[in-house]
Amino acid sequence: MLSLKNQTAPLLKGILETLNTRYLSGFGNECASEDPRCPGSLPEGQNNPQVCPYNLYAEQLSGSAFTCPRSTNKRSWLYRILPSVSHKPFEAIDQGHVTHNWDEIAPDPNQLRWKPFEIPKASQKQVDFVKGLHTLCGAGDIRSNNGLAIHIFLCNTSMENKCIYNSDGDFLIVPQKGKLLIYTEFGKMLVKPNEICVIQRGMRFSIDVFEETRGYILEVYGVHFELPDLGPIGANGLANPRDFLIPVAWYEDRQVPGGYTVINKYQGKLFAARQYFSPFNVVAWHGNYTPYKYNLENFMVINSVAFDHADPSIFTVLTAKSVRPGVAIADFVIFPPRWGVTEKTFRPPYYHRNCMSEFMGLIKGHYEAKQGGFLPGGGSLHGAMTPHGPDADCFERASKAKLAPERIADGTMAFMFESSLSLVVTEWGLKISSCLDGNYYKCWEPLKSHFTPNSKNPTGPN
Ligand SMILES: O=C(O)Cc1cc(O)ccc1O
Ligand SMILES: [Fe+2]
Repeated sequence: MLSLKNQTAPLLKGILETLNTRYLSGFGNECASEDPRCPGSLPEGQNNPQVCPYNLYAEQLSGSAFTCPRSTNKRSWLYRILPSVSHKPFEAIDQGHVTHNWDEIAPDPNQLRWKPFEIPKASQKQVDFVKGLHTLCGAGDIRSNNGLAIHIFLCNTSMENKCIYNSDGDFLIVPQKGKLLIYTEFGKMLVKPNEICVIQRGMRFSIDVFEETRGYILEVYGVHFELPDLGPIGANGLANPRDFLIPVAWYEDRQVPGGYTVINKYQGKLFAARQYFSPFNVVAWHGNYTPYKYNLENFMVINSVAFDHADPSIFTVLTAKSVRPGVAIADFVIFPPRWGVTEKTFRPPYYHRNCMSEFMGLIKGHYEAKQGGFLPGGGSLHGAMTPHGPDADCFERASKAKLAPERIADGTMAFMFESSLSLVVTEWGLKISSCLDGNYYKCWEPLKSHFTPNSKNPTGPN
């Protein structure tokens, strides 16, 4: 007779396999990985043997021009059961709320804030990651590989015999509610809120979710994310390269007689093609062009320990550079828990007008410049030169606070997608989502003049 332990073993094994997903490490490393079921599946000493080990097909995935300098050259070799080209023709499908049309609606220079974006209830409508993609804002030109889009995903169902790849750019995915089990051609990644992952251009992936799930996506066209230079900081700090994790090779040799759907975002439009096998059929791979994930808790925070508020660029996790030195298509910046120790300083973010566009999201907790109104799963956008800063409460409190060392942002994680492009909001963002907070401007209305024309002495804390 089977013991209970034996009966539950396969189930438990499945769960454990999911939770114990293994990884390689190191940002941009040259990696090699074989599914342990097929030892020796990577060809030795060459990329294109006449016949590959285990009779696999060799396929190169190029993430940069062949001729890019070595420092930016990116490609991987995939050894797979069938090549990606085995599929029926692509046909256009319903776009839903995915767009790259930045002229849908007139520009709006106001400070914009959104309440938490609503996740559809699974009991009412089953929505997977692709159906749940909504473009909130963006700018630039998809065809000339210059620009970005910010999407919100709102879903409750796993992608069933369906994967997607993006011909237009890289996806930096920030789950906010619910974990993502991401199947990729390179292996599996489990990405929980407070972790992020990057699925680079062309990589096929499929997402399993376990509850009503929400998150943010920063898509950059034509460039890849890099670690920011550290300058005088030195060789270590901020996001350290070793903390970026890369999946290990994992394949399934699964026939899908009913059809497997490959979705492609191509020049901003969605297309679907049918094939009859799982695309996660890569037995081994090597290269430096891979998906990766990163736990935001590993960010080594650097900040002022004397006086004044440093610019938030000190919190840059990843940057997608433009061709102009120091100017990003988009930066991914976080506001992690840390100590505030500055003396004689107004510690919260300063009042600000910026030539860059600042989109902010909140993974958990609250944001230091706004106690209310900016909630986890919501967002805000301060466009080019749009004034913003601490709300009136925050200003009053911080101007009077005793400046003892204090924990800032404990248990919270806000982030910013900052772009040199002037971001445009979509019709979904301004109207259809109905999450726009029409009262945002009111958080600054109570700000009053403290001007004392006859006395230079500032009124300090009591
Ligand atoms: O809240 C913001 O607008 C983001 C931000 C934070 C900060 O610490 C300094 C400048 C800035 O734009
Ligand atoms: Fe700002």
